[in-house]
Amino acid sequence: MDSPMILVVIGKNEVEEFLHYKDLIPRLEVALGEFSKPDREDIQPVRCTVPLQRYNGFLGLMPAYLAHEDFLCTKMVCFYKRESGSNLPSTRATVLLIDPEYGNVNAVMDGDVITAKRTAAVSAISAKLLMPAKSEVFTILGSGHQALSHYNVFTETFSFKQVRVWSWRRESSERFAQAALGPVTVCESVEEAVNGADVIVTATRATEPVLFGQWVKPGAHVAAVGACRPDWRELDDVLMSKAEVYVDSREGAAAESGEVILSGAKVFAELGEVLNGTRPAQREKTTVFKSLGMGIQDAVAAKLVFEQWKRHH
Ligand SMILES: NC(=O)C1=CN([C@@H]2O[C@H](COP(=O)(O)OP(=O)(O)OC[C@H]3O[C@@H](n4cnc5c(N)ncnc54)[C@H](O)[C@@H]3O)[C@@H](O)[C@H]2O)C=CC1
Ligand SMILES: O=C([O-])C1=[NH+]CCC1
Repeated sequence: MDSPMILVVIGKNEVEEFLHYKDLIPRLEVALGEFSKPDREDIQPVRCTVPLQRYNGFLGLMPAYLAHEDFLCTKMVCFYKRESGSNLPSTRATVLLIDPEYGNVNAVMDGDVITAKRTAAVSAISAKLLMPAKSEVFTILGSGHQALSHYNVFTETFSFKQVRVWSWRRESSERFAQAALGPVTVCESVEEAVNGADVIVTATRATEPVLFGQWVKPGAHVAAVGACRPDWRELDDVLMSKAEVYVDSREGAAAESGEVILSGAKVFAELGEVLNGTRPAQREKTTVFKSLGMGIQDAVAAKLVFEQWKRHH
């Protein structure tokens, strides 16, 4: 017997319309906190990856079950090691909502907007907890999808005096600055872009370090979003050794973060532990938040989208 729901398809525009940072951020904070409790009930295995050698990429499977809310879904995300100048997408994602009792799929949802927004929202949570008290200069490395979602949520949530961007190609940085809702300074080099910056987001496709610790101001906060394989990295050993390292999931970082694995850096805390008050936010120190992405983050976002979709149909 099937569940009473019919299968719905929710495209990119609707996900965009229904997913707002003001709703997403508080729910992600709750979910991250729940995830970091020793007796957690939500279930999320470490991402299972299927190598796509011919295309230099991976299919990542990211199931999650939010036990309290009885909400089950899985994201399927392909991500690739592209040539720096390639116009092909770095990631492509779809989310399936599954009836936990009957086992059938209730909805198929665009996962690109969910991935862009939930990743940026979690970085904003890290900044809220860890950036210096008076943060004036915000730098983004990269000018792609994640760079834009990070720009949007960071400028919506905080007030910076200056926003800077650096990207592999100057034309992309210029396009990014033109598309942004406020003034953005385009920088010629990473060193120039991060000089004196209080908050730095790295959202590039780099697989070798692009951000070097010697350039980072003591006390700055870095949210490192790219480099999601054990042999990929955006940050060098100097930065990883001088910073206090926070992650979304310790288990995920130990399995997938090149920055953590190759530098041998110790993880100080999960963001959820800071939210729960079981580990401190060392705001006065240089901090790195290493983001890898979690199925529960996708589940929180997908649930919000589905709730809104049902209200509108
Ligand atoms: N932590 C997380 O939860 C997530 C991480 N990601 C990762 O974030 C990164 C960015 O993703 P998108 O913005 O969607 O990609 P995108 O393709 O839209 O943008 C990538 C940016 O990196 C730049 N770039 C390319 N090669 C580079 C190199 N060698 N050095 C420096 N910059 C380079 C490009 O010019 C572009 O500005 C990717 O590594 C992706 O896998 C994506 C989704 C979620
Ligand atoms: O969480 C996510 O969706 C991803 N992390 C790395 C690439 C895609």
